[in-house]
Formats: sequence, structure tokens, C-alpha cells
Amino acid sequence: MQEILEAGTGLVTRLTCPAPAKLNLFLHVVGQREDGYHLLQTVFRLVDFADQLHFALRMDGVVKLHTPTSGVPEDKDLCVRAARLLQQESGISLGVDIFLEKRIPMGGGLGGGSSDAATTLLALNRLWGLGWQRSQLIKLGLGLGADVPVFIFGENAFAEGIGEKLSPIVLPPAWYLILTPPVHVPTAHVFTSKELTRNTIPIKIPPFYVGHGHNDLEPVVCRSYPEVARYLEWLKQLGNTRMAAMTGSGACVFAEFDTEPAARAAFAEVPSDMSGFVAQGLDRHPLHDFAE
Ligand SMILES: C[C@@](CO)(OP(=O)(O)O)[C@H](O)COP(=O)(O)OP(=O)(O)OC[C@H]1O[C@@H](n2ccc(N)nc2=O)[C@H](O)[C@@H]1O
Ligand SMILES: Nc1ncnc2c1ncn2[C@@H]1O[C@H](COP(=O)(O)OP(=O)(O)O)[C@@H](O)[C@H]1O
Repeated sequence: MQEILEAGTGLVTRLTCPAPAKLNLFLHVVGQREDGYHLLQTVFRLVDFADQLHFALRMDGVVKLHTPTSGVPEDKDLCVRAARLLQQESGISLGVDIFLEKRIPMGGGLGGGSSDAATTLLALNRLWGLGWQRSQLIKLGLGLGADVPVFIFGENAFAEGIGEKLSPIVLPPAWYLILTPPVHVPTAHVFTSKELTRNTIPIKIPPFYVGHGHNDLEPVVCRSYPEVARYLEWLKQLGNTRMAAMTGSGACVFAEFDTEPAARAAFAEVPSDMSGFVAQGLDRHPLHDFAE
């Protein structure tokens, strides 16, 4: 993270901030709301694989994304939507130039777009000097997507509801091998599938242990996308993992290891027609202290 202050005034005019990815260590669908949204129980783990965002203050009120992501119109980009929503709700007349370095695979269940939105809200809260409380930002973020709140919450969490009822959870140090099957799984399609079970019995956490639970979306995605099933099978046959599963609504799959060398040794064995990366589990979001 980097801050640049304006000479003389001490005002922050530029910020560079990471937007880390998340994994769902398990994901239970325990019901459905009347509006169609599904009630979940999940444990979110933040990891150090991240998009990078650069923000530069504008005095003219314009919100401009200079690095459009292919396939996402500027008005639909979650950074732009987050910035405009905060601008509108706070009534501030300042604007921002945004530069997004995208690294997190899109639509992979790693929460990249949601994390970009959360980082934008946290960064602009500082750049625009708004002084909003964390709880206010979380409420605003939920309107952008069910995964946005946890990134503003800033800690690994047990989540209920649609992802907005968050309790902090302490997770053991861990390293992950994350594989990225070359398919895009639209979240909405998985949730509307007839095959999805929506009646997993709710559990209480703590206690939580690694390997607790399962992902109810995993069999649905594996049936429709054989590539996801093939990547997951490869991870599950590894000997020294604590667990292997799909994250969120996929398509990415991951295995958890005790140590970095163990994760890197498994990565070295990944077949040449598969791709992925190694990431470390985080204890808290790098921007945790941007809100109170
Ligand atoms: C499944 C999870 C698990 O962390 O993650 P991803 O795999 O997307 O990262 C999330 O709940 C996804 O959150 P997010 O990606 O923000 O979803 P949203 O944009 O809010 O919703 C996309 C669509 O999925 C469906 N949806 C989403 C969340 C939910 N609890 N119930 C649903 O039925 C709705 O049809 C909604 O229109
Ligand atoms: N800044 C952004 N980064 C990624 N995706 C974005 C962004 N803005 C909007 N989107 C849209 O959100 C969808 C979900 O993206 P993402 O959060 O990466 O996946 P997931 O919800 O599976 O974790 C993308 O397919 C894309 O259409």
C-alpha cells in the first residue's frame, strides 16, 4: 500500500491499494429468501493473491476508470459502481481516477470484482476524507454484491444470511494451491439449478476445524463443467493436503497445505494442461485499518 500526500497541505491525493481474493473453505446452502437469494453458511478465508488499484483524487467530481476490463462496460465495473454509489450517498463533490491491475481470474469464485468494490470504498473513504464507519461501508457494499461485505469487514469470517452476517474466525496459518479451470461459471446459473440442494442443516461455529463442511454448489458445477471436476479430482488425489474443494460458485478449486514448500511442491506437479498459482492465507485484510 502506498500513500502520496500533497506538499504543504498534508492531503492524501493518491493511493495504491491491494484487493485480495477470498476462498470459501465450505459453503452450505441452508435455505432461500422470498426474493430468490439463497441463505448460506460459509467460512471466508482471505489470501494474498490480489488485484492492485491506484486512485488519484480529482476535484471535478468525475469518476473515471482508465483500465477497462475486457467484457465489462465501464458503467458496470464494480470499482466504478462503488465509487459512484459512495459519491452519491455521501454527497461529496470530489471525483477520482482509477487504474485497475486485474490479476484475479474473473467469475472464478475468488471474489475479485467484489474485492475491487470493497477496496474502492475503503480507499475513497480515506481519499475523500469521509470518515465513514466500517458498518456504514458494509451496508453500502452489500448493495453491490453479496461478497462485498466480508472484504470491508477485513477479517476471516463465518458468514450467514447471504454473506452479510459476519463473525470473525481465527484460522490456522495455511498455504493454498489454487487451480483455474478455463471456464466461466455464472453465479446466477448455479443458484437457479434444479439440482442444487437448499436444505443443508445449519451448523454452529465455533468450533471450526479445517475440512469442516462441504460446498453444496460443487456437485452442480462439476456436473455441468467436466473440466472443473477433472481439476478437483487432481487436487483430491494429492497426499499431503488438509482439504480440497471448489470455492464459491467456481470455477476455481483449491487445496490447503500446512507449509509453503508443500504447496509449491504440489504446484510443481500440476499437469502442463492445467494452470494455477500458490497463495498464502491472510489473517486480516491489508486495508483493515482504513475503517473503524
Ligand atoms: C457464491 C458466493 C459465495 O461467496 O461467491 P462467488 O462464487 O460468486 O464468488 C457469493 O455468495 C456470491 O456473491 P456475489 O458474487 O457477490 O453474488 P451477487 O452478485 O450478489 O449475486 C449474483 C446472483 O447469484 C444469485 N445469488 C447470489 C448469492 C446468494 N446468496 N444467493 C443467490 O441466489 C442471485 O441470482 C444473484 O443475482
Ligand atoms: N472490477 C471487476 N472485476 C471483476 N469482475 C467484475 C468487475 N466489475 C464487474 N465485474 C463482473 O462481475 C462478475 C463476477 O466477477 P468476480 O467477482 O471476479 O467473480 P466471482 O463472483 O465468481 O468471484 C464478472 O463476470 C464481471 O462481469
